[in-house]
Amino acid sequence: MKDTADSHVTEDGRTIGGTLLDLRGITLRFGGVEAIKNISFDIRQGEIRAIIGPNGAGKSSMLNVISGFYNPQEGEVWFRGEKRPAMKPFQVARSGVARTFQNIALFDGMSVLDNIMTGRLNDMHAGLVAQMIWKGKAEREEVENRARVERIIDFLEIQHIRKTPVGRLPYGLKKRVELARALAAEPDLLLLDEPMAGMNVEEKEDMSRYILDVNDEMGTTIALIEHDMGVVMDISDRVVVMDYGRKIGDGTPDEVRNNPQVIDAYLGVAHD
Ligand SMILES: Nc1ncnc2c1ncn2[C@@H]1O[C@H](COP(=O)(O)OP(=O)(O)OP(=O)(O)O)[C@@H](O)[C@H]1O
Repeated sequence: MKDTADSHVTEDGRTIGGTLLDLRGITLRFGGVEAIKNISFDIRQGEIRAIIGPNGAGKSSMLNVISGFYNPQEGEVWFRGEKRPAMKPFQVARSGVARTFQNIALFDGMSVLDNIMTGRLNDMHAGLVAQMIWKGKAEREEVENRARVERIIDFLEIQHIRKTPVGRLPYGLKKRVELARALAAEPDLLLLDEPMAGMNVEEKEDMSRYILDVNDEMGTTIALIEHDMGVVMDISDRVVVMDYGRKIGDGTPDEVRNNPQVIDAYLGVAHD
């Protein structure tokens, strides 16, 4: 595909399209605390977009605004070219946005397979009554759901643990199962809250590869919060930098790396 006004091809051959999500002038307050101060940025179709910043900068709050957990007091969220009304998280999920959490949120007593299946719940349309009246539709849905989940299990190479209760898995694998569950919803936009937190070097390398593969092979747009700068700079197309609720940088990894304000925020340089 050629570059057009709205899309371009990256060095590694992926196509980044037009704007998928546009955040305009977002302000979020918790009582007297302004967690997000008038921040605007966009996420383009097909890109990997990182949100970085020191502790308490407002990154998780921003992810929570995107996923509908918080509705901002000011500003607008535009998704697929339309202004999004205030929504509940399940409505945002149905619109094609899935997420993982900073602290793993899986059902420990359930198998890997069953945990991943819970990611499909948003897509089950046959209600209880319909299931009784029209068994065929419910069965077809079940078969499709299983097939989709099996594809994800293959993709993330977790066949060997599909029947294992999640509570028995090591940390790195739990994180991979959480990614699988989010992918089961077939999101257009996938939000990852610190996907490498608490991982060793090898686990981080694995997770980086899976994130890149999901983006490349499934065409999923990804926004992630991550503290490991090496990983962020390696896998992201563009990076937003937050500090004390404000946006202090936005651009390619190289642009952000050389931005004096960003360098100051990370090195803690005092200003007059
Ligand atoms: N539910 C809440 N109620 C009150 N204050 C909150 C709430 N959530 C976040 N905050 C405050 O908003 C600010 C931003 O927090 P947030 O968790 O978004 O930052 P962060 O950049 O994700 O930090 P970290 O990297 O430590 O996770 C902080 O001052 C925090 O104390």
